[in-house]
Amino acid sequence: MTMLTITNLVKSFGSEAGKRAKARSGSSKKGTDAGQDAGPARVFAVNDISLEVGEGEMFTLLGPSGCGKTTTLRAVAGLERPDSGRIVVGDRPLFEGGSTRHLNVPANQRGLGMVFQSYAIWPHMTVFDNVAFPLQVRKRATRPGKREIQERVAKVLETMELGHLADRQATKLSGGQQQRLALARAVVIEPPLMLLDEPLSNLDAKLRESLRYELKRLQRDLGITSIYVTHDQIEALALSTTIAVMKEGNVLQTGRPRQVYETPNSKFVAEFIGTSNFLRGTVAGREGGNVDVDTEAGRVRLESSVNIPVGEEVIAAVRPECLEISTTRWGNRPNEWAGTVTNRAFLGDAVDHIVRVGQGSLRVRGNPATSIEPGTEVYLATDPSKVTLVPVG
Ligand SMILES: Nc1ncnc2c1ncn2[C@@H]1O[C@H](COP(=O)(O)OP(=O)(O)OP(=O)(O)O)[C@@H](O)[C@H]1O
Repeated sequence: MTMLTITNLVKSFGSEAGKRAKARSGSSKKGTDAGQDAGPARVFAVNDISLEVGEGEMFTLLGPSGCGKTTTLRAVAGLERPDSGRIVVGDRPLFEGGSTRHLNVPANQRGLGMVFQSYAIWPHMTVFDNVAFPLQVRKRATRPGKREIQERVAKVLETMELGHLADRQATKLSGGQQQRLALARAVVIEPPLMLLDEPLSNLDAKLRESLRYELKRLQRDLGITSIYVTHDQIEALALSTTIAVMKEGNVLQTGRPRQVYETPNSKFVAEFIGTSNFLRGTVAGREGGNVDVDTEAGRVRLESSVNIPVGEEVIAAVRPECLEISTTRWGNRPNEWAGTVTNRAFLGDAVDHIVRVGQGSLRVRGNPATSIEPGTEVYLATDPSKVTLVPVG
């Protein structure tokens, strides 16, 4: 079942009015869009996007600063009024805009769970009261009884491993515990959809990593459909069931993490989602499901079902960890190139070698047990299935 449907969503800001609004609200948005500072032109923060999120998914909006992730999320939350489009949660329309119809359910009636970067817990309350509060303030008709509130809060605190801290003042928690408290408060209302805007970005790297896994476990155990906003590729790859990569208000590609990582549909996606080697070249021929591309590093064979004519300019992309390095020849690999190590870097759990091959330079990431002196003649190899054809442009 589809839990969230966004159709042709558009949200623009008038630059002057927008800047005043942002200044008033003290927003920390960076405003990287040059258009925003260039006079009265409108900034299309979200430019006609359509998305479908299935029930139980952890759906991530990933992209660089200013690409429209937060605006999309805020539009779903009801905190931003779109210019046009449609937002439906389950079978309940929350926003319908355009010239003919109009519907805009206020944020406090959308019943969605929200967790933002600043965890915004209530400092004067205990841990227990922070979580109980969203239930206690419900209208009488939908407010659970005292005993039920007690039970629900206790259960959620247990899930978040905060049960033993129920009576503690919220401010006397560590950063990670406060973030878990913010999550508990969002989860307790059992929302159909949870909106998470960079909820881990204020935490140090170690804590972020452990909470990332906790969040994934929690999301899976509770089965809450979540929309997660981040600019951190690793976080997106580690957490998501589906990733939508955004650029300048548009969604460029949507897919499973592995799919987006291994078969990016553009140079932007490939570069943004991880380090890659890009070999520009021209199609030299095709044979069955393979395409041969002549690049600055020599001939590269890749698997592709795309029917690209001979002579067409393309990019062959290969991830550093998909290249093998050796001081001896294999002799039987479809992609095998001789080169020279020009540089190497120890990364703790891996070693990167930069290898000059023909006129090109390739980054190879491997096991730290293999560390080869710069200046050494080496061989690189990879399978055609590990090389991706990326359109030029
Ligand atoms: N209230 C506003 N007034 C004017 N422009 C805005 C406003 N909010 C956002 N913008 C602009 O809209 C664009 C998209 O912003 P948005 O905050 O959605 O991006 P983002 O991808 O979430 O970025 P970040 O990762 O930095 O939070 C940017 O150019 C931003 O400056």
